[in-house]
Amino acid sequence: MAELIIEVRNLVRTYGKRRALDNIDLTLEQGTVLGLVGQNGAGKTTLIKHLLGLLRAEQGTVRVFGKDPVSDPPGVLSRIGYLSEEGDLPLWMRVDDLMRYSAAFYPTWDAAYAEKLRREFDLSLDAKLGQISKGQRARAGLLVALAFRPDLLLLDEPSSGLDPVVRRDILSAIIRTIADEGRTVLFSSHLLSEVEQVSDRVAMVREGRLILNDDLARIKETHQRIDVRLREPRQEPPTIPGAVGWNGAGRNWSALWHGDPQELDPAVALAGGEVAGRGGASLDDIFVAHAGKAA
Ligand SMILES: Nc1ncnc2c1ncn2[C@@H]1O[C@H](COP(=O)(O)OP(=O)(O)OP(=O)(O)O)[C@@H](O)[C@H]1O
Repeated sequence: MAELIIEVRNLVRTYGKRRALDNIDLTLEQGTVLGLVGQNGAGKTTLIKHLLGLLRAEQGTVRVFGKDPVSDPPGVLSRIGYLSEEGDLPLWMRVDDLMRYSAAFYPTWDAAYAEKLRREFDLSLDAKLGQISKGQRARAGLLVALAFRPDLLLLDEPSSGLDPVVRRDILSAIIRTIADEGRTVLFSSHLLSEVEQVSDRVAMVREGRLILNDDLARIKETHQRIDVRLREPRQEPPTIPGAVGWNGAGRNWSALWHGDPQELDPAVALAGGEVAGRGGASLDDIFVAHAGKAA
């Protein structure tokens, strides 16, 4: 079995009366890309802060590379490339200062790779971080997170400051390359089409709880858009376990269905109908269905 890079067990975090993280169990194997998705305030950043040792677990345990990030920061942080949502870079530095400064921190800094990224990201050496655009700053932050070739890359909403071209062409390529090299990536995002393109696994968080955590392929296999034709017309949608988000009227209804594909036909037959059509669901559909259901 591949090494567990991240191992979070029963993690709880409260702010006042609110549970920002509610019994989170999450593991991530080496070489995997995990997309962490959830609405604003779902708890994504709070989880990432625990992985970085910036927050101590109130309950439960957090291990990264088998170590506790709070008690062993050097053992953990020296191997993590991190891009924060805020992109907190020293704004008074120029790009070349930032590269020299970061190189001094990391023994594994790859100067040739850093320079390649700088060109790809179209960053001038003499540009001042405080004077470039938000997107350019996000690229500079990404350069620093990548250039020492970390074993684990943590990206908190990496797309928020990046324009669509950089996102699609560069970020996706980088993430895939990193995983192909056997390194591990966890990135949070609310852009589900992007998560769908690059992730091996997807974890959905809603109000501090993990509502879905599985291989992307398995998620796609166990969620389908279905059209149902009933023998008798109905004013209310039929009751079929696992089906949510019903639309339709009379004899024709459609929904998103979650379950073992083999159980669909018998379940629809039991509800007095047949499956008239089925198709793949997008991660967006799946997220809305789960978030809505949980609400
Ligand atoms: N320092 C804090 N004090 C009080 N509440 C906090 C603090 N940090 C986070 N929270 C609350 O915890 C919950 C989770 O926040 P978190 O930032 O982890 O969400 P998120 O999923 O990263 O959201 P976003 O996509 O908006 O960044 C929210 O309700 C937030 O208001």
